[in-house]
Amino acid sequence: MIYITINDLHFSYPVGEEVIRGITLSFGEEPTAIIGQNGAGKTTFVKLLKGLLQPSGGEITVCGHNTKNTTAAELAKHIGLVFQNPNDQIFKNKVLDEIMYGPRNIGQTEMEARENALLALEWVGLAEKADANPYDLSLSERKMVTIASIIAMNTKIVIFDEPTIAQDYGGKQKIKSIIRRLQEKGTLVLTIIHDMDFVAEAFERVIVFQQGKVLLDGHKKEVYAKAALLKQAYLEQPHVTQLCNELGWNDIYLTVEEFLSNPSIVP
Ligand SMILES: Nc1ncnc2c1ncn2[C@@H]1O[C@H](COP(=O)(O)OP(=O)(O)OP(=O)(O)O)[C@@H](O)[C@H]1O
Repeated sequence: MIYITINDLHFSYPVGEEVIRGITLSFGEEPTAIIGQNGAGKTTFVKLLKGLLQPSGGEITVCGHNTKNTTAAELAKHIGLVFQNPNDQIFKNKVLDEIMYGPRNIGQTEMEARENALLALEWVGLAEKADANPYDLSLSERKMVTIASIIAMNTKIVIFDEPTIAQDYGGKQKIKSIIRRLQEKGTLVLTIIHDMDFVAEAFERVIVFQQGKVLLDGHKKEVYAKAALLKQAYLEQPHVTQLCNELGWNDIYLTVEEFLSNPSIVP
């Protein structure tokens, strides 16, 4: 099933050069990471998907809706965005109210919204904090609150902007399992991210943006094999892959688990 189609997308801010310069892509259910150096156009791209910006040229269709003829409020029923900084997203003074706000806004009844919010709180491991003030929580927990508020909306598409920032190992593992659960539910998960190790562990498809264009697009194994092109885009391979290169291995290994599966490694 295809959730998003993008045809020859162009975008310019009122001042400055074109930022998105002819992108054609489609997205099914495969968890997908969008990577690229600062200023490559990633945030602008997801704002276009969310209908927060309108294309200067080309078309975007999200769950059958052309973003040109659809309000951002209508698109919010299909596509949720977890902001990079939770402080930009949170505005209620009680966790449960914060998480119920999005679901209520897209038409869920009070009861549905409460049920979905409580379930989402369990997903993110904050079931005990429903009555807390979000600003009494740690930054990492506040990020989980913002993730829960998008999960509770039950949209077909969830976009994360830098989900692993301010997360320790435990937080990253939790986010990984949330991504997996969303995928199992048939949700398309897209992320903008600079953490290559996390991409290697949690995503399947990787798209590399460079100066508003798609430089690479494919399975993570294919994309991370292209060391020279990644370097050209000022990106690194995952650390394990770099180590394998240094060891002179020919195969591409992306994660510690894959590394340890190599028969030449004796634990
Ligand atoms: N509101 C704006 N007005 C004008 N130019 C902008 C605006 N927002 C972003 N830009 C410019 O658009 C280009 C792409 O920015 P964008 O934030 O989409 O890139 P990015 O890949 O998300 O970068 P980062 O990894 O730093 O978040 C940059 O040159 C940026 O300076």
